[in-house]
Amino acid sequence: MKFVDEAVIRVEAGDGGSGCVSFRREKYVPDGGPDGGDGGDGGSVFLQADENFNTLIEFRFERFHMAERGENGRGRDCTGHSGKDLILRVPVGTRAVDHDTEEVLGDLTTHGQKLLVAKGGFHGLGNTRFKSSTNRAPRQKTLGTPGEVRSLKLELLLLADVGLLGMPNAGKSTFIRAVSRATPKVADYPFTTLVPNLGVVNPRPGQSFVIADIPGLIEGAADGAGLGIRFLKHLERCRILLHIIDIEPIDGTDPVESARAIVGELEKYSPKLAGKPRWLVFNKTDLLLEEELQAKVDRIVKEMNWEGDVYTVSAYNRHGTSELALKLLDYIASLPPEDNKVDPDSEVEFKWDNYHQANIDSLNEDYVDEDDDDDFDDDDYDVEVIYQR
Ligand SMILES: Nc1nc2c(ncn2[C@@H]2O[C@H](COP(=O)(O)OP(=O)(O)OP(=O)(O)O)[C@@H](O)[C@H]2O)c(=O)[nH]1
Ligand SMILES: [Mg+2]
Repeated sequence: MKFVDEAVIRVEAGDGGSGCVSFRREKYVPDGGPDGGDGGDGGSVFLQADENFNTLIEFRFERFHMAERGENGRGRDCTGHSGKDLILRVPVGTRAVDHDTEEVLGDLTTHGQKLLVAKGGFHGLGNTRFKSSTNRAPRQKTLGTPGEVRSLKLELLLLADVGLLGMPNAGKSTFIRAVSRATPKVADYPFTTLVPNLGVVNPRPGQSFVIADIPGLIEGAADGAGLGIRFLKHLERCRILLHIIDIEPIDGTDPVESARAIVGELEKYSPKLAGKPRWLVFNKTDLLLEEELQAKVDRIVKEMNWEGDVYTVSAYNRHGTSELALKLLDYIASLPPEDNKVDPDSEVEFKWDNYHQANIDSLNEDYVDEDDDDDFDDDDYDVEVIYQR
């Protein structure tokens, strides 16, 4: 199936149902009081993470998602039904962003996690609510408030522990083939990999981690060169990055230059990502003699002013790869457990939260300031009046 990691959809919560103006009409009951019921609340739209999904492709085909509106109130004190909520199932790892304001509404990182993305409208009040000792036949009601409408960008960020980074042709896909059972395409031309691949690495029985292979980066990627840097977002949740460097590029380019270019692009994309733990991995060591190899590695490390970990492997011959996988496993195990849970206190502000509140406040004001004149002129009031027989 095609891998789609971005989709823009429109979500519309249901409007609140309006209140009703009605009076009790019954034989032998003269002047029955008001009995108009309230409307029902509009349904909200939620996203829910579901591990049975692994792409956002469905949202490319179906872009409009609407929750049910609340039913209007009815006579005989009948309250309208609330609209049903709409729950959209998305892959684990999905991030919801408001497309217009770029505000991140939340990350769905565990199966079953739910996120409110559009809040349903508040119900209108029926005329029963406006009854008071001085106004016994109120003809007011309020309309339900509109449900929230939002243009929503869904981004799928892969959940992997280790992310591979490097120029096209550096051997990233060969590396993931060597350490896991993933079988991404490998070829001797740049941009063989067009979508991210995940592999599960099992260096010791019962212990594993996930590794992500993304398309190669080139200089200027931040400005759109090659496949751009949009795949870097998949590395945001990795705990460590492996920068794979081709030690003997076939086109004769200097590995130092290309390694610097990659770091430059990484920094341009996000300083946070650039600050993640990163190890250098020199690949294709089989192309050099042992003495040559050490001298070349030393020179590159020195020219890059690199002080972190350095490894040498031959992904093709699987030399050094399982040792590196073990090191990665131990490193990941030594890190404190990651808190992926969304902080419940960091509540997302909904655009129309204030709107809903303002409406409720104004209702209360109306209620208190109610004029006690029974036979008022309808036109004086900014409310819709329905006469029911
Ligand atoms: N000699 C040698 N060749 C290798 C080694 N690892 C990868 N290659 C070759 O390098 C070429 C590119 O390998 P890929 O794994 O496709 O490289 P990639 O980094 O995934 O490239 P993109 O997907 O284009 O970004 C292929 O022809 C591989 O056979 C190695 O350790 N030694
Ligand atoms: Mg590849």
